Amino acid sequence: MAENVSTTSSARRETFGGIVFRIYALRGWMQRAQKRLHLFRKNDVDIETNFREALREEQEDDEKSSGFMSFTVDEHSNTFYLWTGLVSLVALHPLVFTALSVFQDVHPFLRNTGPLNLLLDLVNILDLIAHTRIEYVENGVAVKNLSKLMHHRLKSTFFILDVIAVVPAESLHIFGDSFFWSRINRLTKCYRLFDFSTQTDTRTTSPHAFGLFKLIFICVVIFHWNGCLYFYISKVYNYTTARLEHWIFSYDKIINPILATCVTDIPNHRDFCDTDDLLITHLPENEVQFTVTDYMTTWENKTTTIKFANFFRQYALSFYWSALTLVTLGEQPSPCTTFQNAFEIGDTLLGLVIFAVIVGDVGNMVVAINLRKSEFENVLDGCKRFMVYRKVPNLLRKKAVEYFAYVWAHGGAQVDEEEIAEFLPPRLFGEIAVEIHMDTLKKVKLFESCDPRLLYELILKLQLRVYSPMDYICKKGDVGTEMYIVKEGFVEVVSEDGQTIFVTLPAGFVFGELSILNIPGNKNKNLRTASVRSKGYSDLYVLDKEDLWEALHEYPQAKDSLIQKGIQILEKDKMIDPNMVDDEDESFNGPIEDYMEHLEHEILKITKMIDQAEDKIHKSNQKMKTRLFGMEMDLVHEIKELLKENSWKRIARFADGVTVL
Ligand SMILES: Nc1ncnc2c1ncn2[C@@H]1O[C@@H]2COP(=O)(O)O[C@H]2[C@H]1O
Repeated sequence: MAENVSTTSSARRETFGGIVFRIYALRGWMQRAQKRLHLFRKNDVDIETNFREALREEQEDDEKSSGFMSFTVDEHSNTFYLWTGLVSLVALHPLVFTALSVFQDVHPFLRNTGPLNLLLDLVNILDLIAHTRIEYVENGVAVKNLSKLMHHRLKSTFFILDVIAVVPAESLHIFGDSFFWSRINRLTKCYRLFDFSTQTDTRTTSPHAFGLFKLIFICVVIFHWNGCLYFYISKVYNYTTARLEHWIFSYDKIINPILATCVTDIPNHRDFCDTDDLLITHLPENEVQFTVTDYMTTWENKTTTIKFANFFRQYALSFYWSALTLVTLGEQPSPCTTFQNAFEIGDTLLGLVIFAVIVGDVGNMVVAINLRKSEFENVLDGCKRFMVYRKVPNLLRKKAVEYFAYVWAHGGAQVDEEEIAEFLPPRLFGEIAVEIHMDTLKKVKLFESCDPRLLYELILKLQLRVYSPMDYICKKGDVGTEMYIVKEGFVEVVSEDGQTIFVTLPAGFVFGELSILNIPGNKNKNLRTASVRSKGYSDLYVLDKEDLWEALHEYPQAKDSLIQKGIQILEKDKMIDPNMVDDEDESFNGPIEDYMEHLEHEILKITKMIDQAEDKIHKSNQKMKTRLFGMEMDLVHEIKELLKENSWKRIARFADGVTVL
């Protein structure tokens, strides 16, 4: 209950929605209170059990609410989009017919289609209900709780518009029989047309065409209402007595077409059809009456009139007047009263704004449609000028121009992928990239059993490159720095002179991997084993060696499996030498940080070895010194002995021996 009270207080806004919400919340609270009272009044007075039962009932209520009536609506779903389209059509009805009701001749039609109005009202009611179930996002999470959804809607201004639109004004006879006043409230539903437009804008693949359609639609609606208003004013000024030169509507301004029923061009009687009114206007005044009478007699019973309904003539002229006035293009009869003058001024001002908007909008659209194309053409022009300036041979110039044409035709230049990647959050862009490239990557044999996460990492690093016919992608003996996946087209693996084609690789195949995988025993080490060229135009995904190794660093198992596959390919071509010793330093791949770490490790190893060597030298020095000292001591002892004996001959022999030593 406390929760309900707090939500009620939050809804305490002096809006219509606030009041309705309070009634709704109070009703819910009353129902729950009644349920509890009922339980307490039962024979069993075990309060705890009653509470448990009450709680269980509430839970059951929640469970019940997972039934049909508990539906919620996802605003972005296709179903809701279609529903919005239907409601928009319904909203068009008052938009067209309330204004049209100023024409008397439309009234019988409006009366006859009365039952249709009930159907339209039903759609509006359903839309009102559906909107109380629209999911919304709160703190990043979609809210589906029914009472929250209801509360959310009640707080919205659009709820008031929905309610106004379903007020049955004609049934309440508030405005008598007037169609205009009894259905004008339905116009509040026009906001759904904007909803539909916004949703279509995000869905359509031709936003410019849709933008143009929207602009035309808005103009037509404004012309329609302005035309109807013009006719209403004409009614006030009694258009039945109006003449051609009057500002208001008159039938003289839109006469029914009169057609000749006889052959009008008789060769022997050329003057027969010469009824040019210019001739009459240039005649002297005294001859006009005579000439007119003459023509009338000539044409009597020789014409037929196509009759248009009065409503059609009234509406057509009013709409025409409205369009001409609003776009300030028409030469209209001058207004003759102050009110007509004021209306015309207002219309002209409105027309100026509309005209400015149309010109601006259409201009923007044309610029937007051609923006990419003109940017692309600028680059192409620049390239052509550059080639002329650098005196590039004609054949090469032709090739470059053809490349541009191919890239444009394939849509490659029509979108800036880097710009999109910068704009989108990395994860979302990653998901899109996975969606686009995963199929191609899955087809690649080399990655067949790879960890999907590794594929994901690789996809983010792929770059698309287009090659022209007979362009070399890599040459035999080059140092390999990247590998390629054929996305579209064919590539040929050829001999060094390009004369022998070893194999032609179609879409989904990988090449250039052997020289970047650092396969142990690879006779070619990191050099390309063959030349590869594009057969026609081909689109290739390029994966940089460093990027591949950076990704493989995290997936050692995938790395081993890739190397094993590489070994198998090389073994087939007898390009593996098992006795070959790899230069470890050269084979190091991966990011520079890892390489630094590796170097540090190596330095430590070397320092340790030097320390050990120093230690050894020191120890052997010690040994040597000890031995020398021992020998010296032996020598001194022997000399002493000899001196004692005074045997000079032996001393002399001993000295000779020491010298020899
Ligand atoms: N016989 C072959 N069959 C298929 N592809 C080959 C053949 N020989 C070389 N290649 C590919 O051509 C590429 C040339 O560069 P790499 O040596 O890096 O990797 C090589 C292989 O991907």
